[in-house]
Amino acid sequence: LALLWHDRLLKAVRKRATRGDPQSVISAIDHFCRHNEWAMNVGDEKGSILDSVVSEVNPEKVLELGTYCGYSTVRIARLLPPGARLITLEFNVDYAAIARQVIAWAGLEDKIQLVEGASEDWIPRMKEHFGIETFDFVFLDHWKDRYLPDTKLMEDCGLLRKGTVLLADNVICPGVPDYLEYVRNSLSYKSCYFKSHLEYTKAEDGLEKSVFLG
Ligand SMILES: C[C@H](C[C@H]1O[C@@H](n2cnc3c(N)ncnc32)[C@H](O)[C@@H]1O)NC(=O)c1cc(-c2ccc(F)cc2)cc(O)c1O
Ligand SMILES: [Mg+2]
Repeated sequence: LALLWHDRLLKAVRKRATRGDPQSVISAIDHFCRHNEWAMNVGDEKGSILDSVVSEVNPEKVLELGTYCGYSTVRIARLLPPGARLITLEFNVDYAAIARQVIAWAGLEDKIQLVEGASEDWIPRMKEHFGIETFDFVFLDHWKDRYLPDTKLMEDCGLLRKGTVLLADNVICPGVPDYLEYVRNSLSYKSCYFKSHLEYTKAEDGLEKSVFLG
């Protein structure tokens, strides 16, 4: 059933969005999720906070944990300067297949590398497999109990540099208490909270922005 639903999402994108126009893909997904069927995309409200942080950082090297249908992948990639690269990890093959088509419709394939696999398996391989030394910006939006272990793993793999910005979705709903406690109390991070709402609802949620201090 989930696959059928995602096919309907893709049809809505193809019907409403203009190929090669990322903004129209974003609007089509938001319209579908608000008026047809809710989905766990970061959404338009938190999405505009994501946009402002990405624009401020203007990153060359981006990592996204949890692609899902590719909505935030497109939101981020559309703002990247020429030559910048986004690597996004998704371990659910069905979601990855949907995301590839959403990314293609937006015309952003050449900025995005979608890797099918688990973050814990791929984070240690970023250097040797992708030639990435450090990331400038990381968007955390995968299983909420993976935010903290994967952040520690990125530290241990030397993938964070002085000034790297981590932006975490869902810090209130579903919530990531252990991650929040860590980034807010660690001397290695400067953290701040952007209050918002759970995508397409009135429930509170928010994004936590944490700058790695090295
Ligand atoms: C976790 C999901 C997002 C995706 O992440 C992939 N994934 C996972 N762990 C890994 C990994 N370790 N490596 C690679 N990919 C990985 C998965 O397959 C999903 O496609 N996101 C959520 O569950 C999520 C849930 C809600 C939500 C809020 C209120 C409710 F009542 C119900 C749901 C809101 C959100 O905004 C979310 O983001
Ligand atoms: Mg999320």
